[in-house]
Amino acid sequence: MKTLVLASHNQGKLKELQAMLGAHFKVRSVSEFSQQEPEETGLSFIENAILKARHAAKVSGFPALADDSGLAVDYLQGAPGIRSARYSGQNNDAANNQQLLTALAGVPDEQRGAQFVCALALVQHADDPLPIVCEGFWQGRILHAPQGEHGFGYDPLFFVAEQNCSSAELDASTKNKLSHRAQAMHKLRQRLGL
Ligand SMILES: O=P(O)(O)OP(=O)(O)OP(=O)(O)OC[C@H]1O[C@@H](n2cnc3c(O)ncnc32)[C@H](O)[C@@H]1O
Ligand SMILES: [Mg+2]
Repeated sequence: MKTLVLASHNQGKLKELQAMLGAHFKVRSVSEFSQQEPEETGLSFIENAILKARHAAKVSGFPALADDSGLAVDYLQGAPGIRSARYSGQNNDAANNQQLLTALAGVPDEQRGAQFVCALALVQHADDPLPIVCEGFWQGRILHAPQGEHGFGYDPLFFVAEQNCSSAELDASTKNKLSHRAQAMHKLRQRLGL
């Protein structure tokens, strides 16, 4: 089985990616090779995913897959977007969720539309001139208070209409069929013929 390094330090994400890829690759985390995280200096999810993937391939010597993702809220013109992980100024889920609730205080449901966005980038080596990039999107709306204990990040505030609950109330296997990450992964598997 081919080794694939996952270029993420986020445990929630790593768990989901592992569940989606474990059947196809021997999956290892970049933290086995380096604790140093590259600066996410790109202007887009795609650029950030590529730079994380290149960094992981460089420190590991293996092909690497990165996920750059985030939450784009309509009322906030797409914020927090590529800054989702540090929206509150700290890399802390509870603080980020609180920051989002404050930004949307008094905003009615019909203006609380949002989408999760995911860009996956796969490189064969650090200088790969042709990274494979796949995107996925998940539509929802921002709740007025957190609900649910599963998942990570903004899941407790992300209401999924089809399921009539927040994404933190979905079990892992259901989230992994519906999410932005699942949809990007579906495209990646097609590109790879898996
Ligand atoms: O860069 P890596 O090391 O992968 O980990 P990270 O947490 O910094 O990841 P990102 O830079 O891609 O930032 C994405 C943020 O968007 C949020 N996010 C992404 N996917 C999510 C999901 O499935 N559920 C809830 N929140 C999510 C979450 O707050 C993440 O920290
Ligand atoms: Mg990050």
